[in-house]
Amino acid sequence: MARRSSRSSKRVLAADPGIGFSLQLTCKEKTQTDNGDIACQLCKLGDRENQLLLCDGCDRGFHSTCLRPIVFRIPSGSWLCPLCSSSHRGSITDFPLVQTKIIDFFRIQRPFDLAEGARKRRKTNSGIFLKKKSRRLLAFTPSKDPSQRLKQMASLATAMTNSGVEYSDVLTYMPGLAPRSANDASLEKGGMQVMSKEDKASYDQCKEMSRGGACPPLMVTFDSHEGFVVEADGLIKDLTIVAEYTGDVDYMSKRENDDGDSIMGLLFTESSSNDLVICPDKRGNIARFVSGINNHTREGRKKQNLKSVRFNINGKAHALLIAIRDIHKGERLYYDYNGYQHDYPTEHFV
Ligand SMILES: C[S@@+](CC[C@H](N)C(=O)[O-])C[C@H]1O[C@@H](n2cnc3c(N)ncnc32)[C@H](O)[C@@H]1O
Repeated sequence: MARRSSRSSKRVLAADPGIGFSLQLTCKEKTQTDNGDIACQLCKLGDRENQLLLCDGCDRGFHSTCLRPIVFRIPSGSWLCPLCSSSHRGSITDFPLVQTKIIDFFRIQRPFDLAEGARKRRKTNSGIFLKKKSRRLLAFTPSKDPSQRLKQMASLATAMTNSGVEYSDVLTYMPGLAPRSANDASLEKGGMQVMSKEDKASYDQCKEMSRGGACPPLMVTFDSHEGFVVEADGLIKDLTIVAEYTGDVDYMSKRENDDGDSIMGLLFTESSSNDLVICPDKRGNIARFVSGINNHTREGRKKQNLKSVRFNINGKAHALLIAIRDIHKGERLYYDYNGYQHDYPTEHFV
């Protein structure tokens, strides 16, 4: 169990302390206050004791909110500060921009033919004009330039390999975790919205494109405050399905003390022992890198351009990230991590 300063008592929530740390930490001396208490190595202050994490390697102190990315939950194992952890010594390793390696990483079987997809889309979308007001969901539109798509996929592969996450664009049911049968959307308290036939066609189209390597127009970059972040690399129209939130499905009750800062609610039932979550720490896709808004401030709330929405698709619960307005090239993607519950601490989010 990672330790906090013995003067602290409150639990801090969430995060991966080590990924791609980018602060310049050169002072190796342990920082202390005038009365000998351990102070934060970064801001040099000994205040906010409940946030002061102690490194298991060197015993130095760090405020969880001074670290970049911010650490929201005390890791359950030992915790090493950026000076002691290997992620500080080696910076982020770029995934090679090599087609064959990218095809292997994303397990692309039959490359999706964009021209063919567009022809198909025109046919299946023949009713879109009439249904314009029904607010149906749109499949994402991949960038036309194959070399740009390759760069987008390499950027995601960089984030995934540096975070130790294997690519998966579907919900995974692993032995020892919740079985597939536990994901029964009809158990949702109050009922879960059933995806319409038209929206399902858009959803299926997204899945087919992803299987063929025609990814959404997104680029993953590293930000010193937020860690890996996702940015639009082309126009994303309002109501576009940007990504499905994927990862291992597990019972929420088994994950209450999990260190993961990316756990997403999937099913909320009458009996909390049947509630499910998606855990993208081992397997997942681009959705797990999308930033959250600070929902304590007006400025933070204004950043939201996606919404996470759960649907009953063929009897199973799924969580999708959907554009809630047009998103322009270069804009960072944000949604409210507290969409369903209100226990994700975002007051320190930028
Ligand atoms: C779901 S993960 C997002 C991916 C994460 N940035 C990464 O590198 O793995 C949530 C974590 O990202 C960081 N994060 C997300 N949104 C943020 C924001 N608006 N400000 C600061 N940190 C943020 C926090 O460290 C948070 O615990």
